[in-house]
Amino acid sequence: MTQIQNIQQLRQQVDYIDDELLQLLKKRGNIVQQIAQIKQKEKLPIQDIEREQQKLTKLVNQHIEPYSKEQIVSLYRLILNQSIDLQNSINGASSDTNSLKVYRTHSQHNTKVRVGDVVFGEEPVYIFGPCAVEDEQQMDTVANVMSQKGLKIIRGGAYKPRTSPYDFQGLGVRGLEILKSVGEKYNLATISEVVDASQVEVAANYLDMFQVGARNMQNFQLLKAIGRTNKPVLLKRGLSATVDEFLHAAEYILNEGNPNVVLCERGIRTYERATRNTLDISSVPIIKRLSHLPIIVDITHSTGRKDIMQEIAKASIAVGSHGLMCEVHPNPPIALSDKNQQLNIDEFKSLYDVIC
Ligand SMILES: O=C(O)C(=O)C[C@]1(C(=O)O)C=C[C@@H](O)C=C1
Repeated sequence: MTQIQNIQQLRQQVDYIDDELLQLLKKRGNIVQQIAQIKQKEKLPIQDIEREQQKLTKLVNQHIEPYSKEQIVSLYRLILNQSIDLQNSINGASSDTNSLKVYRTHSQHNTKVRVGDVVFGEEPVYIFGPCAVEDEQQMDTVANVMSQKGLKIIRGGAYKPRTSPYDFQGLGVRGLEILKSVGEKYNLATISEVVDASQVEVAANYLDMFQVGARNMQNFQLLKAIGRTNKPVLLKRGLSATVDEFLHAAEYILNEGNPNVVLCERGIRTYERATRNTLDISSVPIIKRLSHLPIIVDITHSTGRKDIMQEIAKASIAVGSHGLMCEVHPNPPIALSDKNQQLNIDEFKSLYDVIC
């Protein structure tokens, strides 16, 4: 027999074994699915780390030559991971990153999120309002001009995550009360940031939409708490978050059952100091390709500069943003936060006339 014939014979043996392995894997998969059904009924978690460790320890203690222990562990890790994906898929959950609920592959339709009279995901939605709620007069002035322009949603921070603990931290529930009352007076939906899971229940009574700020994009307890409500949420991209991390943060909310998520690109931290952050304008079309969720751009925080806001606003809409967020204050020089970047009323009006 020639060496080539020898290889052919050996390959026949390998093929035979592969067929057997495949049949055994199929059998294993069927049993694992039965386990998944019981776990679903009993509300048990799919992954059982203890069982996996026991199994791997037992396997590597067997006579496994010519394979090394490491090779067997990585082979079985693959089998166990596939097993978990299989169990997740029959239980409607997902650990496979190709089938995240935020992805287009999961939903054929573009998500639309209604908040009061506006719908994110259709015509651009414009969210204006001060950085922080400071008092009734300040909010009334801004809400009044906004409603004269026909706007339908106002922002205002009641809980302010500030870099320094000595800076204004927001009015808390009092701020939410003021926001709600101007919203009712001028028929504006309200959006404000929550910074901790414990605030969600109370804040829900005052707000039409939650905001999760950049610093809290990976506050997973907060994301889960909001996910357990049905209230719309604006999720801002973290200061140094990749697009993938941003979408995974949104997945936390969707995974708890709340589909009403709007994403917000607000610039990322780079070496560039000419702007407060670097607006990652490319993330808008990229995210629109990857995800069915609406996405808007925060033109205030991404630039931190009033002089380029009109151009940035136009550019954002041009790349397909579903809306803009921008801060307005009746008297920015005396604002308790973000005094350099909030528009005054005249600046707001000229921006509005250019973009809306
Ligand atoms: O034994 C279980 O509980 C299973 O779900 C099966 C299985 C496996 O494939 O062996 C899968 C996932 C678990 O993390 C542990 C083991």
